[in-house]
Amino acid sequence: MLLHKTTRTFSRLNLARQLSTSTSSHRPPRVLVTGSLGQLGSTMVSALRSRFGSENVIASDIKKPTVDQRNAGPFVFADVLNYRSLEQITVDYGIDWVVHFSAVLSAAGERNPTLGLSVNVNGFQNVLELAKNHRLRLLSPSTMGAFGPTTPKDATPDLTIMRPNTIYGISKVHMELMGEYYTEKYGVDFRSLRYPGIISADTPPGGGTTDYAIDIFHGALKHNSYTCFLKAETRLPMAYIDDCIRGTMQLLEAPEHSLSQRVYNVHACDFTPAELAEEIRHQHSESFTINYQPDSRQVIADTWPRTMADDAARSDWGWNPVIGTPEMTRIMLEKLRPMYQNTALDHDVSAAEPAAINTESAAPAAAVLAH
Ligand SMILES: NC(=O)C1=CN([C@@H]2O[C@H](COP(=O)(O)OP(=O)(O)OC[C@H]3O[C@@H](n4cnc5c(N)ncnc54)[C@H](O)[C@@H]3O)[C@@H](O)[C@H]2O)C=CC1
Ligand SMILES: CC(=O)[C@H](N)C(=O)O
Repeated sequence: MLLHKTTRTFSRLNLARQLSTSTSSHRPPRVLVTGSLGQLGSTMVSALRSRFGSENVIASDIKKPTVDQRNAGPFVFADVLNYRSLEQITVDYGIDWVVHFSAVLSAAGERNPTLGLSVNVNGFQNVLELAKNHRLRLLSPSTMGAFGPTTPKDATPDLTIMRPNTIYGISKVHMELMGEYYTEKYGVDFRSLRYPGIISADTPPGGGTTDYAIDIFHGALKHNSYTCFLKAETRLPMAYIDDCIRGTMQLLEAPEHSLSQRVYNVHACDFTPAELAEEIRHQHSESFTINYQPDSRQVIADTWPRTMADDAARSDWGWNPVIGTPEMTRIMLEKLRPMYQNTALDHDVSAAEPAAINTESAAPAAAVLAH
């Protein structure tokens, strides 16, 4: 009897979910992207706009967009800590789906735990309530940082020990569990991927432990040398942004019945700083040098997987990354080279100079050059 009642409740939830989060066949979904001016957000907005039309994708952040970003389509100020303003945007624009990219990343979260907790936990809670109250589909990425020091490091499975010891990791495990809870309890169509480190040339990284894998290209092109904040042998899972965004679109659009779980590992390639430096030597300059000055980010990286198993993502909704380390290196060098074309290679770099590239303040300077 109890079983029967439970089954009926879930059937009603499933029906309600399908009716509410699928949009009318006459029009594409209208999507709100939070944190759209971050490293991944602007590329995600472009992909969504190509697919659903510019007017159907509402970009948002608490930062000021560039003129190009503002002219590319609708942009609104949205602080994810303010539920009422999220609700107003949802009503005003008739939002169907939310892609929630606002977050404080691993290294930034350790520097400012209060901010990390607030944005990652309270901000997500607001978006989750929004999805529940307005019947929205919600995609919010998780991270390999949700794993911790006691997690198996190689071919880390989807379901395993998760005892992270960073604010970022703890808040992402909270996000995963709350998303699953709202799916079960309220029929929210919550979807998530545990990204590896994401590499892109178009937008600067936002304060993570994997940022070195972007900074190193700026160092190579500007100084022909780089001082890395991780040790030579630190292997981490990574993906080039095109694979990441294509996969995110695939999960976002996958029919709900194809999802056997709500949170999926995704893995594209993996390398150590020494291996990446070798690839840069091979493709860019044989005299490229790398030095190692591990800092607090090494402690974080040591708790993360070396590789992740992503079989469920591949079989459920077609995760299929195509860009490996050599191809990613080629693309990064090609995209960033024009930025440094007039910079003579400097083989006599003082120790302090390349170290500056490691700070998050160096990346925005590169982005300004890029615009
Ligand atoms: N970039 C990467 O390598 C990885 C990213 N992810 C996840 O992907 C998502 C996007 O990451 P990124 O673009 O790299 O992050 P990011 O740090 O570059 O961008 C985050 C954005 O959130 C915005 N934001 C901060 N506080 C906000 C608030 N109160 N209200 C609204 N917006 C706010 C920031 O202004 C920023 O534009 C995050 O959930 C992150 O955890 C997961 C694994 C790897
Ligand atoms: C892997 C991530 O989540 C991010 N790039 C970070 O290093 O914090």
